[in-house]
Amino acid sequence: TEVKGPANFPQLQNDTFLRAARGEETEHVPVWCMRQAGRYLPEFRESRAGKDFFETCQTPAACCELTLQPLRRFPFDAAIIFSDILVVPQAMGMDVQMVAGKGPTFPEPLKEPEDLQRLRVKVDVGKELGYVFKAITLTRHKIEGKVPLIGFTGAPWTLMSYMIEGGGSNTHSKAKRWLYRHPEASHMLLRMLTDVIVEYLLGQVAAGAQALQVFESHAGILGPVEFKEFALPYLRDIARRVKDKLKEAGQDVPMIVFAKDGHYALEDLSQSHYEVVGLDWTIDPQSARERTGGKVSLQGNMDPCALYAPKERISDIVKKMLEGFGTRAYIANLGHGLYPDMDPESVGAFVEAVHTHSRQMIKQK
Ligand SMILES: Cc1c2[nH]c(c1CCC(=O)O)Cc1[nH]c(c(CCC(=O)O)c1C)Cc1[nH]c(c(CCC(=O)O)c1C)Cc1[nH]c(c(C)c1CCC(=O)O)C2
Repeated sequence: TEVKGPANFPQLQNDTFLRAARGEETEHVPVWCMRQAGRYLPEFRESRAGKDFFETCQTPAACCELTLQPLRRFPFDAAIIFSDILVVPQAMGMDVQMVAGKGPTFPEPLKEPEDLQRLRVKVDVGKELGYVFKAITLTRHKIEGKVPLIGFTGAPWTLMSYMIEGGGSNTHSKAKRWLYRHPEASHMLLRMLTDVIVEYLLGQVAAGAQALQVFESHAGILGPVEFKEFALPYLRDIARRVKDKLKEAGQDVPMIVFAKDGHYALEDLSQSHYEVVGLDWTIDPQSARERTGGKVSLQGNMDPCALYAPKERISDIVKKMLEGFGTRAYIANLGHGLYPDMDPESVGAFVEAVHTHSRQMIKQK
């Protein structure tokens, strides 16, 4: 079979997500869900059954199929490539396994600054992560222009915390110990990650990604002071460098920053060269608008657990959320990813409520 390259992609038919990211008028508020390709879908569980998680990530055809599955069920306005943030530490030379019932696990996490020597000095991103680029190119063709395809990465601090903790953690005390005890080694690691991430994101755009989301999932474990020193500068550096390079090539790809539980940093995040700031559910929509002063588009932020409510209730919650954010410069989403026990029908109700209510609100303007 013919393998198509990253050119001559099908014409985009639904650009509401991209227009909303740029703050332009739309006919309805665009909507997608974090983890929309996930275990809440029976067809996802069937495709993934008996297969190693990271092997699946390394198989472009499987990534493509998993990315497309939610689009067959729901009229989402964007797709996000199936992959994982932990492919970046793997590319830097670390072993990461997905252990059932436990989540991602590093058999040999970084313990002391000397361990940085175990990481590849110069990462050949095209070689180590070329499988992600192939998955993006294939998916962008197979999506047939229905909706834009989002690429993504973990942010430096979030990846650093995984590389030191070796997996999930409540306190993240091993990783935070580095910040307080080894600040210079911490900055060195964060810089190394930033360099790889910049190349990785540019590679994703070259492969066909039409927007980029940076996941700072562990922002909430830091306070404002530590965030300003160890997270924000790198988030800004990533956006600045990616945008400068894209500009040289005459390209313009909206970027989203999602700092989970980083409400204390909202003002700073809205002035960090990202077009869109993603929000978790702990921030009230109206105050998020006020605090970001119309500088950026906002994305979020319904509590994923609201999907456990009956359909009519979901519709009411969505309506309030839309009234809080307004319909302009807004992308509806959940405040974090979908959980495996969620009912696909509730996800459908969420998407429909966003489209129906927002169409009505926009017409009445
Ligand atoms: C922290 C993080 C990870 N991975 C990711 C983050 C950032 C977002 C967040 O804050 O949740 C990002 C991610 N991971 C996955 C996607 C795919 C795209 C999508 O959102 O649909 C995305 C965007 C697939 C996945 N990544 C994972 C799954 C589920 C496991 C599977 O399919 O076997 C999926 C669909 C595994 C994963 N990978 C990771 C965790 C914590 C887990 C869950 C482990 C568990 O619950 O057992 C690390």
